[in-house]
Amino acid sequence: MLEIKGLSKHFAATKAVDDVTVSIPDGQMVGIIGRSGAGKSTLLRMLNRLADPTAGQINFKGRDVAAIKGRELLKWRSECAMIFQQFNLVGRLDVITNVLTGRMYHHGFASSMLKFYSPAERAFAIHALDRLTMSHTATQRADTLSGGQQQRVAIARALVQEPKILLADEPIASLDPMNAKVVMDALRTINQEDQITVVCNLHTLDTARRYCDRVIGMAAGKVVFDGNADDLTMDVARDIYGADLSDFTEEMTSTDISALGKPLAPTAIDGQALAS
Ligand SMILES: Nc1ncnc2c1ncn2[C@@H]1O[C@H](COP(=O)(O)OP(=O)(O)OP(=O)(O)O)[C@@H](O)[C@H]1O
Repeated sequence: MLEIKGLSKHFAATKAVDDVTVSIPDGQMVGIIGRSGAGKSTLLRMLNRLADPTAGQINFKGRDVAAIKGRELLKWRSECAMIFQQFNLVGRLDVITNVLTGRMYHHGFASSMLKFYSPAERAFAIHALDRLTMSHTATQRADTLSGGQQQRVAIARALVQEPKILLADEPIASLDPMNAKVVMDALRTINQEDQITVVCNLHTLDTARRYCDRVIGMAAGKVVFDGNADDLTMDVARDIYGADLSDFTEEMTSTDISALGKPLAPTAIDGQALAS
C-alpha cells in the first residue's frame, strides 16, 4: 500500500499540490486526470522524490519515503520507476545501453558508466525489450526511433529496475493515437502480469476510463474526485476541468458533450477509433 498523507508542495504562493491524502493498494492502476496546472506532475515527482514535499508523508512498506536520504533514497527511486512525456532516453546511446541504465541502482554507478554489464543483465534487458516488442532495435541508436518506440524503450528501462511502482507522467501526450494505444496497452499488461502498481497522469478521461481501475481527479492542487470513472458525472467533471463548458470540451478532447450530465460513456483514446 502506498499511503500519501497530507502531501503538499508550494512554490512561493502557488500551492501546486495542496494537502493530498490518498491510499493506493498494491497492484492497482490509477489514472490521475486534471487540466494543465492542476498539480499532477508535481504529485508524481514528489512520489519518487524528484521534488521534495513542503509537508506530508509518503508511506510505503513501513517507511516514510518523503523523509529518506542518501542510499535509501536511491533504493526508493529504483523501486519507484518513472517514465516521462519526452521519454528521457540518451539519444546517442543504443537502445540496449539505455535499458541497462535502469540497472544502475542494482549494478553500481561506476560500472554502469563503464558499461560493465553481465550476460545475465543483458539477457534481462533483452527480455524486457522483447515484452515491448522492441528487442529488434537493441543495437540501434535511441534517437533513430519513433516517439512510440522510444516510450516503449523507456518502459523497458523502467522494468529492468524491477520496480514495485511505475509512475507515468503524461506517457502518451506526445504520441499519435495508435502509439498511445500501444503504450497504454503495455502499461496495463505490465500492471496485470507483474502486479506492479501503476500511477499514470493523463489529460483525458477517456484514456483513464479505458485503462485504469481507479481515477483521481485533481484541480488546483487538490483531489476533487477519487473513484471509478463511470461514477464521474458532469458536476464532478466541471470541478476537474473547470466551470467553462468550452474549456471542458477542449480538455476532454474526445467525449461527446451530449453524454455529459450522466455517467460518461466509454470512447476510444483521444476520441479516435482505434483498431483493437
Ligand atoms: N518548479 C516550479 N516552480 C514554480 N512553479 C511550479 C513549478 N513546478 C510547477 N509549478 C506550478 O505548480 C502548478 C502545478 O503544476 P504541475 O506541472 O504539477 O501541473 P500539471 O497538472 O502536471 O500540469 P500539466 O498537465 O500542464 O503538466 C502550476 O501552477 C505550475 O505553474
